[in-house]
Amino acid sequence: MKAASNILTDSITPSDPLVFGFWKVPQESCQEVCYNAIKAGYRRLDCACDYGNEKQVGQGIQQALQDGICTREDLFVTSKLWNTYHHPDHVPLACQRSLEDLQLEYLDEYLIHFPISTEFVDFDKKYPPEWTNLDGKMVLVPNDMCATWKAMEALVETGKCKTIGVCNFSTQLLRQIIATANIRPSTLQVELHPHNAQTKLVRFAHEQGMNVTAFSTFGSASYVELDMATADDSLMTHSVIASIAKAHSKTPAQVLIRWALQRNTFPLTKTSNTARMAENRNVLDFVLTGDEMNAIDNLNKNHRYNDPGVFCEAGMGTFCPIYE
Ligand SMILES: NC(=O)C1=CN([C@@H]2O[C@H](COP(=O)(O)OP(=O)(O)OC[C@H]3O[C@@H](n4cnc5c(N)ncnc54)[C@H](OP(=O)(O)O)[C@@H]3O)[C@@H](O)[C@H]2O)C=CC1
Ligand SMILES: O=C1CO[C@H](CO)[C@@H](O)[C@@H]1O
Repeated sequence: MKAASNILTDSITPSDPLVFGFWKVPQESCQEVCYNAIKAGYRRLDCACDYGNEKQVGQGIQQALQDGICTREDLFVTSKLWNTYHHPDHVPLACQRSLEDLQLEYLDEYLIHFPISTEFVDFDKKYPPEWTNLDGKMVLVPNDMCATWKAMEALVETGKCKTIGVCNFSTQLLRQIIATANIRPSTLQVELHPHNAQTKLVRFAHEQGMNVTAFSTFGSASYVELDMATADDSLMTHSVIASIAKAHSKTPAQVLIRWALQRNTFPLTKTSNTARMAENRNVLDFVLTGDEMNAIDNLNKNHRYNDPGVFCEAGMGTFCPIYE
């Protein structure tokens, strides 16, 4: 079995492991947020057609390239295949749409966004896609995920994507893909924070040689604004995190990012605030001790805020206010 690489010590490209995400970044400010994130030093950009702002991310990237802040090759741009496009015929169309919106020739990474296949909705009728069809209903369709994966592999073969991977997959689903893959998933992106540590899943992915990207690194923070969590759940004010932060003269946000790094995962964070972009990047000059890592590990309660079951049952159209 291939040993997991260590992102803190191994040479990775880009060498910076911090990922900037665009979910819930409003279209109006997204170009500027993207530009500021690149200017702040982020080279890994996490996008998705479902976020409804890939055109604006593309404009931000172009602005940064034109200003000479970085080159295209310095960037690692991720996009994601939405649930409505899992049929093998639709995979290249969805990828092409993201490429055009982002003004890119290729993606560094293309991920299956959820292992949930829903009824196809024509690009011309509703774009960006949502969880629901044109009638506002969530219609699940039978799908062979291995066939979807074959279509993902073709994107690598035609040069549209450098690497392919998955989000929100369980160990079992990963095993199914890996069993038939010609090109194995390079990345698993899942919800990871001290309240949802998913240690076995992370270990399995690492054992399989996959990179693991941690989304919602700050736990409930992103879900409070959607009324899906209360301030009581906050890791940002938790006494354990606060006291470790104080000991290192760091902020709780920096401790949470550092915990993710020391678990050998790529921390994915979002902020629209330029000062916080700098704060969230200032995490490479301190190390959490073994005892501190253990104390944070002990906060796990297997609480997943981004639980598809919740919104599938509720028939929710989308979590994302920018579509409303
Ligand atoms: N593959 C998938 O299914 C999913 C992927 N993702 C990806 O992960 C990214 C990040 O996840 P997300 O859930 O947004 O969560 P984060 O854990 O990054 O939390 C974002 C929230 O934290 C706030 N915040 C950011 N920095 C700080 C700071 N230093 N101090 C205090 N508050 C701060 C932000 O507010 P403000 O902007 O006001 O600073 C925002 O409310 C997404 O943008 C997306 O790219 C997310 C969910 C699912
Ligand atoms: O990535 C995302 C964040 O979570 C949301 C709810 O699951 C998704 O809709 C969105 O695409």
